[in-house]
Amino acid sequence: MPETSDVRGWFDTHTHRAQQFDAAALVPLKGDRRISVLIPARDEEATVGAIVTTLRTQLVERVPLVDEIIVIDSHSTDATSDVARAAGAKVFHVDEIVPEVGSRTGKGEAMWKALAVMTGDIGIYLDADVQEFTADFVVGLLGPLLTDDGLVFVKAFYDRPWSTGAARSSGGGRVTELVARPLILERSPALSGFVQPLAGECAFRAEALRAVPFVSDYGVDIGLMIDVLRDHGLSAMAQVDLGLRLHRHQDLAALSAMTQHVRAAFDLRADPGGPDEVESTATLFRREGETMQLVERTTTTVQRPPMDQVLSHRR
Ligand SMILES: O=c1ccn([C@@H]2O[C@H](COP(=O)(O)OP(=O)(O)O)[C@@H](O)[C@H]2O)c(=O)[nH]1
Ligand SMILES: O=C(O)[C@@H](COP(=O)(O)O)O[C@H]1O[C@H](CO)[C@@H](O)[C@H](O)[C@H]1O
Repeated sequence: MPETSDVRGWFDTHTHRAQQFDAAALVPLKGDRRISVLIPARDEEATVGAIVTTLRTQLVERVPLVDEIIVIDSHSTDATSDVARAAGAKVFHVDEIVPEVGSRTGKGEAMWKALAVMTGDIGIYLDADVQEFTADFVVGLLGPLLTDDGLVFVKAFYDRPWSTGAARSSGGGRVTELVARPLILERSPALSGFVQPLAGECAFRAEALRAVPFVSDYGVDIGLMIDVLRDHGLSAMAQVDLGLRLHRHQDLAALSAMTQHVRAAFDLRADPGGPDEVESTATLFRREGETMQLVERTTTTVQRPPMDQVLSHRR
């Protein structure tokens, strides 16, 4: 188990603030590298358009920091694709990317398939449900990666109040606080300095993430952290304070399933040579009419192989 001082040392030297960085000042640091923003989106018609418009106007047109904005439609049932395309994003449906490997549901699947269509050397994942999105999310994530060649992965963190308005108490990030962070202390303590280990926003060097498996659902975020730590070490990872994030909060049933995926990701990624799927069963209670029913929910969490293996088979 790493010494707390090791984590403390990492925290003190590898924690940044978005305000440290300026979009225009980062452009010359790109060199000949291309930067792709990748947004997995399922039923996000209400928010994805504003996010893409902000990115396009501020970080493509006004300051040429971002080279492409890609939205991966993850089996949306609303107008996510049309809204994203109208705002200026390249839109791909998850089923149309590397169709030879089939298609699964889930956030991790959308993020994994984005690696097959991005043309950038550097990628940034963003969630599509963030309200009050600003370009600082991307500038802050890119800052450490463009100013320190020793980094391969930068994770976001922020205050996650439960609601907007004056009473912006904390309260968001329930799976993070109640499940992920205790599991990290128990099973991957080197990661215990990350404030938001499940944050959907991160920046990365493309070759680093094309070399690791992707857990296909909500376990993807912690799964990537575990693999990047193993492949590159903590010193190649950093985090950046983006200030405040307001987003849609899921109901407890959805969070309960998310918890099973996050727990399964630790099992899947703890043993790189192990199985590619883990099944977990939870007992739930559901009121049906006048009576309470006891039901069991079995969740199967699977992982996809490194994308560079899939792409090499195409050559
Ligand atoms: O099957 C899915 C589930 C989620 N998402 C996207 O992944 C991001 C984070 O998901 P969600 O908001 O559900 O997670 P939360 O932030 O509520 O934990 C959002 O952009 C979702 O649209 C996705 O692409 N496919
Ligand atoms: O942090 C969490 O507990 C969950 C749910 O957040 P809320 O309790 O709904 O604010 O959200 C995070 O985890 C998900 C699973 O990894 C990610 O997909 C989300 O992007 C991240 O916000």
